[in-house]
Amino acid sequence: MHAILRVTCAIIMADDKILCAQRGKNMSHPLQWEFPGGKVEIAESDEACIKREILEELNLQIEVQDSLQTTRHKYSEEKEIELIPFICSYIDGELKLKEHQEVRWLAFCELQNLNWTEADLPIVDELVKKYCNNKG
Ligand SMILES: Nc1nc2c([nH]c(=O)n2[C@@H]2O[C@H](COP(=O)(O)OP(=O)(O)OP(=O)(O)O)[C@@H](O)[C@H]2O)c(=O)[nH]1
Repeated sequence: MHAILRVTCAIIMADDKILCAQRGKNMSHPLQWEFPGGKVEIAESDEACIKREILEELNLQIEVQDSLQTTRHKYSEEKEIELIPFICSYIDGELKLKEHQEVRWLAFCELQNLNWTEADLPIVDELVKKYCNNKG
């Protein structure tokens, strides 16, 4: 038996670009890319969680605009996560990397060029399908 971890993540938009974050060398899934966020704490709402995590990890204040379909991914017998994505806009703050190795601001059509954590792949595909209008 294992508990399913509830994890929020933020698709932070500014000027039609999305903030993509590379996990650190010493984190699980080292050097893979993710939408920043983290585990929901006891008695915390999903929205409060994503705002707290983004302030803690990146020193940014964000506003939640919308939510996307939650995805579930089983990494192993012991680790299964429910990933709750929010579309967010940047409000204020100077970007500071507290945990991540690197961030990149990418257009929707460029998202599939990164090596994403497995749980994020359905979210990336959904974003590209919806918002990348490149025909070529
Ligand atoms: N924040 C975030 N976490 C993700 C994403 N995709 C994904 O698989 N995860 C996983 O969800 C968990 C989020 O935990 P966390 O960010 O609060 O903490 P952590 O990396 O220190 O956790 P861990 O060391 O227990 O794996 C991690 O296991 C992380 O690998 C994502 O897009 N954003």
